Amino acid sequence: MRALTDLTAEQQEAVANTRGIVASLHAELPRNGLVVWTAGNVSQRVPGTDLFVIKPSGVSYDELAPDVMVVCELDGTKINDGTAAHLQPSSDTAAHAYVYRHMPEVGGVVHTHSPYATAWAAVGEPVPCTLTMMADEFGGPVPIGPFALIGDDSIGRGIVETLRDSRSPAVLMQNHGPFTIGKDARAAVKAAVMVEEVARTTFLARQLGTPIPMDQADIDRLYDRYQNVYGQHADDDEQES
Ligand SMILES: O=C(CO)[C@@H](O)[C@H](O)COP(=O)(O)O
Repeated sequence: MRALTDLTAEQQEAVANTRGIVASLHAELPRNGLVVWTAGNVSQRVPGTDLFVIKPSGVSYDELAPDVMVVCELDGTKINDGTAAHLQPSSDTAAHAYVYRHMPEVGGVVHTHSPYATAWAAVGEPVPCTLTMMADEFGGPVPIGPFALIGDDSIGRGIVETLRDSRSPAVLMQNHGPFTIGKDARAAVKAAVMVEEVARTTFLARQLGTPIPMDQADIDRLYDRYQNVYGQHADDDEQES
């Protein structure tokens, strides 16, 4: 089994930084009302290595400090990372690992059971794109992934098959709940917050009437603006100086 001490000093520093990031992002899940008890997880690749960091399974969010974050190989096995031997990685580790192995552009993965997104997963219906915020963030509907049992590659396969050719960073795994991806864990947490928000507002709209479909050309324009123009761009400063 590989050990943390087998890594270079630079790689060990990257592991320590990633553990800090992943630990603090877990606090965003209860803070944003996305999880109850211990039901959700965040992971991130460790830059400059073929490892990722994920929370230990079934541990209270209050106890998720950097030093209990588990370090895993891309096949999902825990390395000798300095944590207690009994500290098992999240039960969704195989799904996260599968995504990292098959989507090299993905640097962070999140899973929650946030209530509105999970309700759409329970009925197996994609969230239709009827809000500008959805066009911005998801570039279309939030898709449904196949039903898959926890414990092997099935969930990961379903996530990858659904998201590989989609603009959406979120998939609602049927009868289970949302999994989100991003360039890093922060982006995947943002997608988890956003998917719950649009699942909730679309549900509310359905109580008032029939949400109005949007033209694909408008969805495309909104998506392009949000992805490429919205917000701050550090690169602009570099070009000006
Ligand atoms: O969906 C499931 C179990 O069905 C999991 O997401 C758990 O709810 C959280 O598990 P750990 O990450 O604590 O193992």
